[in-house]
Amino acid sequence: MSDILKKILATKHEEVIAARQRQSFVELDVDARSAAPPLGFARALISKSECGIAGVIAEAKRASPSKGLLRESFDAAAIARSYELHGAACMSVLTDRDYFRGDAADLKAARAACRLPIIRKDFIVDEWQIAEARAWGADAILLIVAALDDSQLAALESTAFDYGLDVLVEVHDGAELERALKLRTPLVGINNRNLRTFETSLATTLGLLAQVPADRLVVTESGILSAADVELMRGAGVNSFLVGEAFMRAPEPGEALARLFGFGTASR
Ligand SMILES: O=P(O)(O)OC[C@@H](O)[C@@H](O)c1c[nH]c2ccccc12
Repeated sequence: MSDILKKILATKHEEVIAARQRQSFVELDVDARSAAPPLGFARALISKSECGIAGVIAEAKRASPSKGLLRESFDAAAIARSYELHGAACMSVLTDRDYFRGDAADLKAARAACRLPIIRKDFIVDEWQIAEARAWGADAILLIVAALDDSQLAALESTAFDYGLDVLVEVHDGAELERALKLRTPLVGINNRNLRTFETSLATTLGLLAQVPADRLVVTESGILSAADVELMRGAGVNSFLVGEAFMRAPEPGEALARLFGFGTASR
């Protein structure tokens, strides 16, 4: 596996080792358990879907390994307010530094600026990062099936639930989806981007949909750029979306969201 994912995961293990030298787990755990109670991330998406409204997880990301810099002036608090004003269901904040130029401070600033449930978007390999997410005010975490074995997935999901966090489990193919369905979380993200090659195709979501049981909520992730993309997904019965680039390249990210999803004042 000589690819970018492997490289990122190696960095994550180093980050956790370094963080454990700066603070004790007992201390971090106290911070995590004394943070303001989590907001319902899954609930926010499910209730939109039940009303037949698109549930949008609007992402704040400065840069990515595949696209480089996406946004020059980046103010996580302003982006959070803009997303909330224009009808996002939830927010996603990249906290990875080395590959996405994210920061814990971005998540904290977004948390202070809006009432949207927030997911810590990072490459989780250790319970440490889950406790951190909660201590910083996150409401959910991402677990990437390609990055973890079955026992790690189950253990990290349990840790997240123990902190009151929701879990979005991310897959890219049928074998990963089968493994994801062994978890308890109702939120299944289908990433249209292959994390190893960066190739993006909306056919990924469409091809896996039939394999997802009715009690799970599919979130289509990555590469949603046009109203036609949204229509394609909604026509196939997908009501939940994770979108970054299309909003980050716009001067006013929330306005781009409202435009892409056809939100007027009535659907807010
Ligand atoms: O910017 P896009 O193409 O709209 O994609 C957003 C999101 O799906 C993408 O950032 C993402 C999906 N899974 C990830 C895992 C790690 C980092 C980033 C991601």
